[in-house]
Amino acid sequence: MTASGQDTAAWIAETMVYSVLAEVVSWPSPGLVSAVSNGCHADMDIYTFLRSALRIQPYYQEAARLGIEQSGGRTGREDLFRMLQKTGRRAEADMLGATGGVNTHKGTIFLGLILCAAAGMTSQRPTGSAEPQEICRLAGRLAEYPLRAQLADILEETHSASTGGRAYREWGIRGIRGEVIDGFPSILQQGLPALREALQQGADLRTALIHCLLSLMAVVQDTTLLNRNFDRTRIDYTQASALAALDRGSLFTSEGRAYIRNMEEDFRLRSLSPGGSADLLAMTLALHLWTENQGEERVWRTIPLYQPSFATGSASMS
Ligand SMILES: CC(C)(COP(=O)(O)OP(=O)(O)OC[C@H]1O[C@@H](n2cnc3c(N)ncnc32)[C@H](O[C@H]2O[C@H](COP(=O)(O)OP(=O)(O)OP(=O)(O)O)[C@@H](O)[C@H]2O)[C@@H]1O)[C@@H](O)C(=O)NCCC(=O)NCCS
Ligand SMILES: Nc1ncnc2[nH]cnc12
Repeated sequence: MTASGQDTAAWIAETMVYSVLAEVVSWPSPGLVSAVSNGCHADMDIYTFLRSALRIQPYYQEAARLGIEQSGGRTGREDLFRMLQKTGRRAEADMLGATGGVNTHKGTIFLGLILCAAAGMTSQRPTGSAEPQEICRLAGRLAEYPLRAQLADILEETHSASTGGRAYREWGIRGIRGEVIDGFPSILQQGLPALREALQQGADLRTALIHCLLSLMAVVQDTTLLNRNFDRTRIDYTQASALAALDRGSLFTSEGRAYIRNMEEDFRLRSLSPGGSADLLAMTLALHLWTENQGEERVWRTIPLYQPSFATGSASMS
């Protein structure tokens, strides 16, 4: 691989880990771990996530490198997915080693590896640029057939080792696999527009990320919510709560902020942790950073410096 290819793989991975870290530090995030709360989790805190995120960076770089090599015709798509699965299993084992056996980023690993590979594939195009839609479409095509086969296998099982597998067999809820097979509709139709609109209106990054999280929670079929109580109304309740927060102005109005504060306590008491939406928030930010400034000379190596609102003196959104 050329030096520029190695640089690009490193930048793709660095952006993904920055996005995974930005997700977990952001607050208020009902039910989730953040820099100021453990949400409804007794077995992990912000430091667990920091260790885990840094441990998986090399695997994101490996995935981006594999994508770059595939774009050069040296690997078939089916071979690429199989290699990514092996990378993912190694990353999961390393994550569990870093966290003492706690599942912090299983979904983040799965989604991040596929998207880093797709970003690598598009980065080698002559134009050097790609839209989020193109990266997500490629990622979906890369994983579609193996994931459809996994879902078919799950239907044949008498019992499923995972919550997501059980949700699919009992209710047809496809969870993380459906999100990938369909080309990340929650990100493209909800998360990314919400993030970019908030940033364009001058919101600081933390505010824009939480607004994006709520926009994702309102639509995502998040099977993480079923881990502690296999009751599908927990998904409906989470979606309705997020929608109500958005209807009250999200973080941009005092009513919306008060509602979100109540959500934090409510989700803690109900043990509702929307970990899947948190994963998709990190993926949304990575896609935004990989593809913003389209049309200008792409600078793959610079993460834009977001000025916190207090630094620029700009009033918070009213
Ligand atoms: C394809 C797999 C990843 C599927 O995994 P599996 O079948 O084992 O489990 P699922 O229950 O289907 O979901 C796995 C995680 O995916 C996240 N998730 C769930 N729904 C969605 C969704 N609609 N969109 C996106 N992501 C979704 C979620 O992960 C996050 O939550 C976890 C932390 O929350 P928490 O409540 O703490 O969970 P626990 O600790 O388990 O519960 P408690 O102990 O606290 O009560 C964390 O993982 C977040 O990331 C789901 O948990 C898998 O089969 C696979 O193939 N993996 C390896 C292969 C791989 O990585 N390949 C690379 C690319 S091919
Ligand atoms: N901030 C977070 N809290 C709990 N689970 C998560 N999974 C991914 N991000 C998370």
